[in-house]
Amino acid sequence: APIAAMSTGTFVVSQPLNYRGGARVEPVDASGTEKAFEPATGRVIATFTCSGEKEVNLAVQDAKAAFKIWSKKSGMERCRILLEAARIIRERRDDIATVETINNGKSIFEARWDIDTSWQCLEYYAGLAGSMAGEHIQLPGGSFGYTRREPLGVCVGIGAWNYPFQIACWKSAPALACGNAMVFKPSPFTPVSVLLLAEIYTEAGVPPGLFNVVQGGAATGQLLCQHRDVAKVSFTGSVPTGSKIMEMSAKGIKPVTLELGGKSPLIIFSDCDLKNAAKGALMANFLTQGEVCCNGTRVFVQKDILDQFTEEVVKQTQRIKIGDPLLEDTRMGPLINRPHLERVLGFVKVAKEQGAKVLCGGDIFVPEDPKLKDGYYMTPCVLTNCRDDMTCVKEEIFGPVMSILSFDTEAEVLERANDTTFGLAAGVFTRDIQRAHRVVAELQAGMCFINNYNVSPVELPFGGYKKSGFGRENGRVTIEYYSQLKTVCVEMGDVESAF
Ligand SMILES: NC(=O)c1ccc[n+]([C@@H]2O[C@H](COP(=O)([O-])OP(=O)(O)OC[C@H]3O[C@@H](n4cnc5c(N)ncnc54)[C@H](O)[C@@H]3O)[C@@H](O)[C@H]2O)c1
Ligand SMILES: O=CCc1c[nH]c2ccc(O)cc12
Repeated sequence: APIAAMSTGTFVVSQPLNYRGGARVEPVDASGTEKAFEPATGRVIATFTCSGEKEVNLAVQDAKAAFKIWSKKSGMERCRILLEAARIIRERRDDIATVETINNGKSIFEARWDIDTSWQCLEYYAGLAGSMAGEHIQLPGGSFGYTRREPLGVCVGIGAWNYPFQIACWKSAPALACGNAMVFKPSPFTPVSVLLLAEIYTEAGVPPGLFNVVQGGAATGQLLCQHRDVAKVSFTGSVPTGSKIMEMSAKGIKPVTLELGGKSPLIIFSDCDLKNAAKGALMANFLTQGEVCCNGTRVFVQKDILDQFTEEVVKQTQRIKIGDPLLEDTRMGPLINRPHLERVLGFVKVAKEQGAKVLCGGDIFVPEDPKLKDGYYMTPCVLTNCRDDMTCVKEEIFGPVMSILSFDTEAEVLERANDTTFGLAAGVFTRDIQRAHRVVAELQAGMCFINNYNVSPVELPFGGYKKSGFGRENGRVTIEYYSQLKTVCVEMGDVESAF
C-alpha cells in the first residue's frame, strides 16, 4: 500500500538509514545506537546505528569521487537532473509528507506545505544552475580578466528536527546546483525522510555518492565538521551547537552557514486589520507545534487594541484542532519528544510564577483515541501580563507558547523589539505603509514580514542577524555561499618586468 494511505501507529522502518554510493547501507562502524519515535503515539519506529569515523570517511570519499564527475557537468546538465528530482518529489508529495508527519509530529496539512517548498527549492536552483557565470573585465592594451564561479567540493549539511526534509532540500539544492557534493546528517530525532530525498536524487540521475546520508548525533557531526576533505559546513540548529560548529570549522578555515535560533518580535499597531493580525500571530507561533526557529513569540500589541486583539487571538487559538497528525482536519500534532514537551511545559510554569497570566492552553493534552495516549501533546498557550524581563519573553521556548506584551509608541516598541541577542526574524502589522517600511528598516532581523508571518517563498533569502547566525538559505544570494570565485588575469602583451 502507498505510504500516504498509512494510519498513525503502523509505520516501522526496517531498511538501513545511511545512504552512500547511491544505495542504503548499514554503517561499517558505529558510535552507539539511537531510537527514533513516532511522537503521536510514543512508539519506536526505528533503531539505528550512529556512524563512526570509518563510515564518515567512506561517505566523504564517495562524495569526493562523485564531485569529480558532477563538477565537470555544465550548469544545464545539472539543471535537468535537479528538475527531474523536483518532479519526483512533487509526484511523491503525499508519501513524503506522511513520513515527515509520522516522524516529526506536525500535521499532514502542514507537512504537505513543507514538501511543496522543498520541490520548489530544487526547481529554483535548477533554474539558476544554467545561468551561473562569471564576468569579463577589459584591461589596458587588450589584456583582460575573467572570473569563474566554481564549486567548493564536499559540503556537509547538518539538520535540525523541525523541518527534516525541507532542511535537507534547502541545503542540498543550492549545493548541488553549484556543482558540489554533499554529506548530510539529519537530527537523530528525525532520521527517516532524508532517505527518500537521497533515493530521489539517485533516481533522477546524480552520480552515485553525490548525496550521502550519515546518521548520528554530536559525535558523528563532529567527525564531519573536522574532516579534512570537507570544504564547507551548513548547519541548522541551536545557538550553542552553532558556536561549536563554527569553532571546529575555524580550525580548518572552512566557511560555515549558521541558521540558528530566535526570539523574534511581532509588532501589532492599532491601525492594523485586527482579524488578519490575529491570524498572523497564530501563524507566527503555532506552526509545527511552535517548533519553528523564526517564530514571532514576542507579540507586542499597541495599548488601545490590546483587549480586542487578545480576545481574537484566544478565540482563534481555542479553535485549533489538536490530535492525530495524519487526520486531514488536525492542525496541531504532538511535540517532538517527551523531554521537549516537559521543557516547554516548564517554561509555562515559570511564566506563571513570574506573573504572566495564562489565557488559554499550556497544559498536557490527551486525545480521546487510545492509541494516542502516550503521545507528546499540549494545548497551545497564550500568555498576557508579560514583561520584557520574564524568561518566557527572553528565551527561545520552541513550543506553542505566545507571549503578549503591550506598548505605547513606535520608538518604544522598536527599542524593546531589538533588545535581544537573537536577530532571526520580525513582523509588523499596520495599514500605514510608511510606518511599515520605517519600522522594518530599524528592526535588527534578517527576515522581516509586513502584514504576514512565516511564509517562506524559496525566491527570498532567509537567515539571521546577530546570534541567529549568518549566511543565507534560498534566494539567488545562496549561490555565493556554495561557490568560490576564481579570477583569471590574461596578458595579451609582453611581461613588463620590474627586474
Ligand atoms: N535558523 C534556522 O533556520 C533554524 C531552523 C530550524 C531550527 N533552528 C534551531 O534549531 C534548534 C532546535 O533544533 P535542534 O534541537 O535539533 O538543535 P541542535 O543544535 O541540538 O542540533 C542540531 C543538529 O546538530 C547536531 N549536533 C549537535 N551537537 C553537535 C556537535 N557538537 N557537532 C556537530 N553537530 C552537532 C545534532 O545532532 C543535530 O543534527 C532551535 O534553537 C531552533 O531555533 C534554526
Ligand atoms: O525553523 C525555522 C525556519 C525554517 C523552516 N524550514 C527551514 C529549512 C531550513 C532552514 O535553515 C530553516 C527553516
